[in-house]
Amino acid sequence: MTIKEQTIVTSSGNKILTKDKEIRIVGKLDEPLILILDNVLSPAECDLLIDLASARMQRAKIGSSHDVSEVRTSSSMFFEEGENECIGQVEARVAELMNIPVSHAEPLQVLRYQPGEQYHPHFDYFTQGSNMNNRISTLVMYLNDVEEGGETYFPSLHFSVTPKKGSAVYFEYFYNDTRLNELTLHAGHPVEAGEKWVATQWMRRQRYR
Ligand SMILES: O=C(O)CCC(=O)C(=O)O
Ligand SMILES: [Fe+2]
Repeated sequence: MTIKEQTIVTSSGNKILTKDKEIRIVGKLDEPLILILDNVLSPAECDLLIDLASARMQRAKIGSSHDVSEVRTSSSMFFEEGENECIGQVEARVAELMNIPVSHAEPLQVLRYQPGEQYHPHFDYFTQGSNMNNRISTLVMYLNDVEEGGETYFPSLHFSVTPKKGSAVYFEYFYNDTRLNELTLHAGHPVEAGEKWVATQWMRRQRYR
C-alpha cells in the first residue's frame, strides 16, 4: 500500500475559512495537491491590484541572470511588503490560506500578459544551486477574466485552469517524493484575446522577510 504524503494545506470539505473570507474549493487534485479556489480576492481588490501594478510594470526578468527571457514574455512587478492596507490584508489572507507564516512569503508579484504573451512550462522551485531556502508552494490569483486563452496548464497532469476574476490555483511541491514535485510543472498558455493579469504568491521553506 502506498501512503499518502503529508500536505501543507489540509482541506476537508468545500471551503477554507480565513479571518476575513470564506474561500470555496471548486476543484481538487490530491497528489500533488492542487486546489482551484473561488472568492480568494474580491472584485474591488482585483481592480485595485491591477491599478496599483499598472504604473510599475516591466518586461519579465527570470532567474539570476536578469536577462529579459523568452521563457516568460509577460510584464511584471513586485509589491513592497504590506505597502498599503490592501496589500497587507491580501498578504495576511494568502498566508493563512497557504498555512505558512507571512514571514516566509516572497513579495507579491503581479504579471500582465497581452495577446500572444505566455509563460513556458517551468517549476516554481529552484532546481540549481544549494536551494537552502527553496520555494515550497504557490498561489496564482486571477485578477481578471480573460477573453480567450491564458489558461494555467500542468502538462504532466494534462490539467488546465481557466482564469476567473477573484479565483486562484494553489499547488505545493514540498514532497519527499521528487516525482510528485515534478508533476507541478506548469505554464501560462498564450493569451489569445484580451489581457491576463495574475498575482502570484510564492512561499519559502524558511523565513524570507
Ligand atoms: O500565469 C499563469 O497562469 C502562471 C503564472 C506562474 O506560473 C507563476 O507566476 O509562477
Ligand atoms: Fe509558475
